[in-house]
Amino acid sequence: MIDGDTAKPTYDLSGKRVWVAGHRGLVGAALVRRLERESVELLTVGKDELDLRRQQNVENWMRSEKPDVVIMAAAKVGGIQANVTQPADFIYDNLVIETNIVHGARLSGVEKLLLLGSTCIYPKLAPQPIREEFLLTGPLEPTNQWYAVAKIAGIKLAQAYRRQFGCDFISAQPTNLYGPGDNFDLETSHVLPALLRKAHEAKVKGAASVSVWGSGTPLREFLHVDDLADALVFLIETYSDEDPVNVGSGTEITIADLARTILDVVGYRGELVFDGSKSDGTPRKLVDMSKLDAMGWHARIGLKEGLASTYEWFLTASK
Ligand SMILES: NC(=O)C1=CN([C@@H]2O[C@H](COP(=O)(O)OP(=O)(O)OC[C@H]3O[C@@H](n4cnc5c(N)ncnc54)[C@H](OP(=O)(O)O)[C@@H]3O)[C@@H](O)[C@H]2O)C=CC1
Ligand SMILES: C[C@H]1O[C@H](OP(=O)(O)OP(=O)(O)OC[C@H]2O[C@@H](n3cnc4c(=O)[nH]c(N)nc43)[C@H](O)[C@@H]2O)[C@@H](O)[C@@H](O)C1=O
Repeated sequence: MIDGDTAKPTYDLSGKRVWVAGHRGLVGAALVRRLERESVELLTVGKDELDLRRQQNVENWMRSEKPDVVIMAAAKVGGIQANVTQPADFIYDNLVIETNIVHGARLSGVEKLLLLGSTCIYPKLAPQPIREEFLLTGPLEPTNQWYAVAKIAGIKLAQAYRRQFGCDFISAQPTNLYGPGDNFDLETSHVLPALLRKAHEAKVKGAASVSVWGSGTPLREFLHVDDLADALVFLIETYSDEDPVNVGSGTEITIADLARTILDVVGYRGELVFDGSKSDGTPRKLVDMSKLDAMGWHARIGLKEGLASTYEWFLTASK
């Protein structure tokens, strides 16, 4: 949602060739939905046709398709358990994908590039709410350090190409996301889709309880992916600087309260059982939204409303 007193557009998207890398993912699909409202020419290519870890193929594709704008929503992504069990994939895939696209963008003359980081780039015990300048001021959360290091490298790549070559490359740091098209695999997903699915299956089977990993005390901030897509289009049109920009909803919730809200949305009346053998991860990560607030953008979709529509989507998709 954009205020009346908003930052003025400095980049006009009309008529531009916009490549959404990772268009089948949670964020990529939301960007495609959002960009369908703009007069742009959308470019997409699946992993089956172009593996973004292959440098020469990426450069060739970008030179031949000549995108004006690139939004980097392609990455190796997963919840806490996937990050712990696949550290090599998380650091390697993300470093290589970012390097190939950022370098390819310079070679093919891309006008504007938006790289997506994550709030896990910030120190595990950063003061809250987390301001953008807290980057690299303390140790990372161990469960996702591999992914965070790759994401920090991506931010630095964008900054370096801006400084050395004058490329208009920017980066945004989204908080924990959810929405239609999320990953509902219980081993690799984030907490919100995992608990929606667990609650739904417990309801269908008449099970007595749902398992919640960890203590339930960690705090997380959740943003609906359609809000994120709107913020990203806003940033492309209005922001041109090397400093990263946080994108959050401004509200946080404990995992235990999230689980209770989900049970309510799903209509399941069983118990929550906390599994202390699973890691809590970072205790709290609420981002400071002063920067985007001052530019006039705010999230619109409340958690309860977003959970209800995501559950509807899940029910339809799993038929
Ligand atoms: N989800 C979240 O909570 C958060 C996400 N982010 C960031 O947002 C961005 C998008 O994440 P999200 O949409 O959730 O992730 P998804 O896993 O839903 O989507 C990732 C996309 O990247 C594509 N992809 C992965 N590897 C390759 C590859 N080697 N070659 C080509 N395509 C590839 C996938 O293709 P395919 O579908 O074919 O596998 C998929 O379309 C990422 O940069 C992520 O770090 C940041 C903060 C939170
Ligand atoms: C977006 C962000 O996402 C990840 O960081 P995370 O926020 O720690 O991830 P998460 O969503 O998996 O867990 C959040 C909390 O929830 C608890 N939890 C309870 N029950 C389940 C459960 O059933 N599944 C999962 N996955 N978590 C559960 C879990 O134990 C933890 O305390 C990284 O990928 C990181 O790199 C990143 O960028």
